[in-house]
Parts: sequence; structure tokens; C-alpha cells
Amino acid sequence: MSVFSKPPEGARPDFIRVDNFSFHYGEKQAIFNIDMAIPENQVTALIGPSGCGKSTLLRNMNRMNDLVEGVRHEGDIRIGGVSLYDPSIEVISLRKRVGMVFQKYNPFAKSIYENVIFSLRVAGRSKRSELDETVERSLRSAALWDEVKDRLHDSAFGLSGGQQQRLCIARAIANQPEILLMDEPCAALDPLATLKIEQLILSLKKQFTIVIVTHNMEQATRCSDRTAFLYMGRLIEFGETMQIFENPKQKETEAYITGRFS
Ligand SMILES: Nc1ncnc2c1ncn2[C@@H]1O[C@H](COP(=O)(O)OP(=O)(O)OP(=O)(O)O)[C@@H](O)[C@H]1O
Repeated sequence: MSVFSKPPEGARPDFIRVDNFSFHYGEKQAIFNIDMAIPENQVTALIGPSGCGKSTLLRNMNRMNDLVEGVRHEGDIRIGGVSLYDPSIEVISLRKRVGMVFQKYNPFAKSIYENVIFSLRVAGRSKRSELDETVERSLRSAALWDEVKDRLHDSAFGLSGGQQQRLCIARAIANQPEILLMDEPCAALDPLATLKIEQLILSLKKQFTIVIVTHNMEQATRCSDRTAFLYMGRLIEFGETMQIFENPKQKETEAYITGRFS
């Protein structure tokens, strides 16, 4: 458990600020009055039993939950001091600042190259040198370039599962977001592919602020600096990963990490 590193100099300790945030799906309240300050250029893990609200909290960080009918929130989430709910914020520009990777890798039925630059194409950008540069930079950052540089125009579906997930990470960072949200990114991968993604997460935090949902506690200890334990929609404990796993302050956290409930 030695991955914890101090945020780099100048990094904002409260880059993402969750402020007395509650969230409802219709009559069902999924999140209760959460306060959190997520530091810049660190990896923050959200852990907790199934249904405790991890994905709901994560998906609110780029307003993905807006797409669900009948939802409402109270409180606020701010990125770099600006509320996600500020009327001047456009959801499309927000998603450029906040990339997302999902549990099941989901490349499009296109070539590796076109997958990476998908968002640039949507934005109407077509300058070949810019597209080429984006493809190489993103694939290098996603630790995939060496494996695919000779077959960029082949279908993404010809890649292994772990490679497809790294391609989805390359796609998510092609627009150079500030934040990368990862919702159980290794859930569908074998141990070796999982290890590669974990190593990648550690290298990506130099460039991005990462928030990851995981059911895998070893994964949280291997690749996060800070861990938040949620239970029944409430934030029970949040601190340095080592402290949460070695010296939890709350009895619910201890019960969860020692496997007394799942
Ligand atoms: N679209 C939805 N409509 C209604 N309720 C929902 C919806 N999505 C999630 N919920 C409910 O909100 C609560 C939190 O769900 P959420 O998916 O955030 O939990 P989670 O901790 O990520 O769970 P898991 O680990 O199983 O993915 C659960 O009770 C869930 O049933």
C-alpha cells in the first residue's frame, strides 16, 4: 500500500467539491447530503456495497444522470470553483472537461483511429495533422500505441478486451479533459488486463484528476490515493487510502473492508 503520493505542487486540494449533495430518482433518494473535496491530480476511489450510490455520485460529476427521467438534486458539485449546475454551463462543454470510462468497454464499430478521434469528428475537426497527433498522443497516454500503431485503420473489435478498454480510455482523453471518471473499468477484464489498466491509472494521474468506482478493494489500495466509503447513500468515511484500509475510524468501514458485508 504505497501508491499514495502527495498532490503535485500547485494542485488544488478541492478541485472537485461536492457540497451537501443529495440526489433522488423520483421517490427514491440515492444520495444523502454528501460533502467531499477531491484533490487535483490524484486518484480517488469510491467503494461500498452494491446499491450504496457510488455510480450515482460518479455520474453526477459530469451530469450523466440528467438523462434519467424524474431525477432531482439538492446541494452542489463544483469543478475548479464553478458549479456544474451554473446556468451558463453547457452539458456538452462539461463532458469535454470530464471524460468517462464505463464498466463494459464500448468501442464503436469503427477503426481504432476513428474511435480515438470520434469527439473531434463530432466537433467538425478534420485537419489531418491534428487528428494524427491526437491519435498518437491519446494512444500513447493510454499505453496502447506500441500495440496498435501498425493497424490503426483496423476494426476496434479485433482488439482484446483489455486493449478495447484502453482504447476507450484513449477516446475519453482525446479531448484532453481535466477529469477522468471510471466506473468499474476492470470489471470485465482478466487479472493481467486489470493490472495494465491499474498501471495506466497511476500514470494518468499526472495529467488528470481521476475518480474511480471499484468493488475490488485490492484495486483501491493499489491505485488510489484517497478512498471514500459509501453506505446506503451516505459518505461514511473519506481519507487517505492507507488510513481507510489500515486504520478505519468508522465501524461500518471496518466491517466492509474486513468482508463482514458486501
Ligand atoms: N435509473 C435509476 N432509477 C431508479 N433508481 C436507481 C437508478 N439508478 C440507480 N438507482 C438506485 O439508486 C441506488 C444507488 O444505485 P447506484 O447504481 O448508484 O449504486 P452503486 O453503489 O453504484 O451499486 P453497484 O455497486 O451495484 O453498481 C440504488 O438503490 C439503485 O437501485
